[in-house]
Amino acid sequence: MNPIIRLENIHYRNKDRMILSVPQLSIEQGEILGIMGPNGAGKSTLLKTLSCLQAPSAGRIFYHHNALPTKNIPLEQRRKWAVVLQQTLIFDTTVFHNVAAGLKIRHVPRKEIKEKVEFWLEKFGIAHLAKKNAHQLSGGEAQRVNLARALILDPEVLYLDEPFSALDFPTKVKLLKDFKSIIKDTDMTTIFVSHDLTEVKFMTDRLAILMNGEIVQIGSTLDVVTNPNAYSAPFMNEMQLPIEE
Ligand SMILES: Nc1ncnc2c1ncn2[C@@H]1O[C@H](COP(=O)(O)OP(=O)(O)OP(=O)(O)O)[C@@H](O)[C@H]1O
Repeated sequence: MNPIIRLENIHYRNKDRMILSVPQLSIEQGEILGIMGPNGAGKSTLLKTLSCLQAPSAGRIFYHHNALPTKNIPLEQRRKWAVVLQQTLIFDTTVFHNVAAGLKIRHVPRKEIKEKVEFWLEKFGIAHLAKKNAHQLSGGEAQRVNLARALILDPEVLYLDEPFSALDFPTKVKLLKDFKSIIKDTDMTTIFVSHDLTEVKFMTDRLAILMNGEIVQIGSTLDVVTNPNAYSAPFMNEMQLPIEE
């Protein structure tokens, strides 16, 4: 086992309320870990803790076996991961320049930026949109730009917080298929918060179920979905219920 990230005795409190309590969590290099749970279970808090966007009240985070400082994470460290949220963060410029943004900040030479942007636009099937203003894109196209902008930075870890939830079903299916093959090609460690069981079954190797800030079950996605334990079963059953008229 070679964890890229390990949480040890992580707690996040707000006033007297315990929002997250994770005694131990290891994430293996190259795995795609899903995080599911009811509204308010602490999924986004866990993602923000893992990606160091939010400091825990207590506990330690190890990255490649090195303990990270809980505050003021060095820039070169933060640049090793990328975060993609449900809301697309699109700048009022062309698709090309949106995807190039992170490389420009890193002062990558222009020729290399051009090559990389063209490569990633092609990968995400949006090369034909390169010159279009990104504010004129559909939701699915904008999310492709968002993902391309994250992946072009070649992060070691990719954090996704419901990036597909605003998309209609056919758009989502197409993007999920493209995205999964891209992720598998790159062997990027990916942490994926989602409300959609179909999406999680398709995308993830391992699944953690979070309830009231605690991981109540974690295991291979197939195992958790087919053999939920006593804590996660009510939630999993609701997820699989057909919606009746
Ligand atoms: N900074 C904060 N201050 C106060 N309460 C917070 C803070 N961050 C999160 N919470 C609370 O902690 C709980 C967990 O929130 P979080 O957003 O992590 O849940 P979630 O599982 O991602 O929810 P959802 O599925 O609705 O997005 C919620 O009750 C939320 O209101």
